[in-house]
Amino acid sequence: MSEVTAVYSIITDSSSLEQKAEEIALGLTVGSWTNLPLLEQEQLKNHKGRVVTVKEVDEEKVSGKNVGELHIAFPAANFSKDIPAILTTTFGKLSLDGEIKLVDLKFDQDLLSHFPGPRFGIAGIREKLQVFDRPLIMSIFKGVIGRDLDYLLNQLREQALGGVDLVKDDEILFENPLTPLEKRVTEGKKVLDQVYEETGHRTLYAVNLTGRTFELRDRARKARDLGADVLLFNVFAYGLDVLQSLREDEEIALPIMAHPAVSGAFTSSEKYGLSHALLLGKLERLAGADFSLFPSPYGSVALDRDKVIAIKEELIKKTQIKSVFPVPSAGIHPGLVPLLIQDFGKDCVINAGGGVHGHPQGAQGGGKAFHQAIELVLSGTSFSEETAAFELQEAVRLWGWKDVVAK
Ligand SMILES: CSCCC(=O)C(=O)COP(=O)(O)O
Ligand SMILES: [Mg+2]
Repeated sequence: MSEVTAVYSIITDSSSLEQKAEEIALGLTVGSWTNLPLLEQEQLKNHKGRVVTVKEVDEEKVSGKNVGELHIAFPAANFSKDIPAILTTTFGKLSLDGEIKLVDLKFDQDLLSHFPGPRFGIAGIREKLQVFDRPLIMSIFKGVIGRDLDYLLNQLREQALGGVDLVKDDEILFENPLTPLEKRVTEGKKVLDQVYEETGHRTLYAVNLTGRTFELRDRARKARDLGADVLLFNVFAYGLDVLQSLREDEEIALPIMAHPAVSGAFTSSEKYGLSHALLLGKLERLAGADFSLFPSPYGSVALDRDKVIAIKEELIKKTQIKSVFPVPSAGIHPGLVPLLIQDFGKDCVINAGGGVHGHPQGAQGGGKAFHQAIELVLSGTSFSEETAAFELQEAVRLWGWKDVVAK
């Protein structure tokens, strides 16, 4: 019998964790059990939640409360095979019921087969870019709100000339009369083709797909028809199932880059919400993101390193579903490359806005400095004035260089 197993961390007034777990297992499935006549028990047994394990996490109870980790299995017979149904079953009403956090959802093979995963994944994106042996570099448009198309296109050209592999819209750029999506895609493509002719370097552009939910499909199809490379998507402002629908649409069929905007509202508490690894890792992967952005442990919006590593593991671990590019982001500059490569290896996208545009030689210098930093680190060379090229030296003068500390 197929089932999903939910893992919760809980702090409860209940005197018994076992009893609390049983209440959850029944409350979110058949309601009651021991008082049911045997005939009804027989009829409902395939729908009853099952307590798998109960672990007391903290021997010293927090101010008289019980602290634990509960594993509860929910029969797949109870829900349709989609993320909204699974989340509502395992954590619907329960998410409102005190100090409880959904840490993980364990899917069996049968359930997994209902989810598409990324259309391209790491291998497919590398194939598109023909870059196989290093982390990808992405930069972000900055300060383009209220600016006209020429301003945006000039910024795109500067970023591409710096040699970045991808440029993405900022997530806060929505439909607007100055730089509408159609113009960004068509005119942006001309700029990137021109840079390719001049330099031989191909840069892809991730355009922000925005608007009302029911408009997204047509807008995404139009973006594809106009030649868009990648869609940026604010998944958590819409919902994971919207991401999945975009991923599954054969007339869109573009790589999707999932932005973490709004996700902090669901993940940041230690006691409530969902874990980072589940939301930004496992569920984004199942729903079909090709790239997952999240804060790195090192930049301006930092996340604990163990949480970041847990997200990464969910995105890249070997399963029947394609792997997703981890994109550590926010306040990234070239001097952080040693730490990012230590944490992520080659299979990541190093993503920077201010760390590209703020370079003394502008976005071109910023892109080049990232390339030089990656080359230096992958060749095992230490940073010094002798080993680093000019743009990297300039970046390091401004932002510093963080060497990996031997453990
Ligand atoms: C929290 S991940 C978001 C990355 C992003 O969209 C961004 O604008 C980062 O910009 P920065 O100048 O901090 O590189
Ligand atoms: Mg941004």
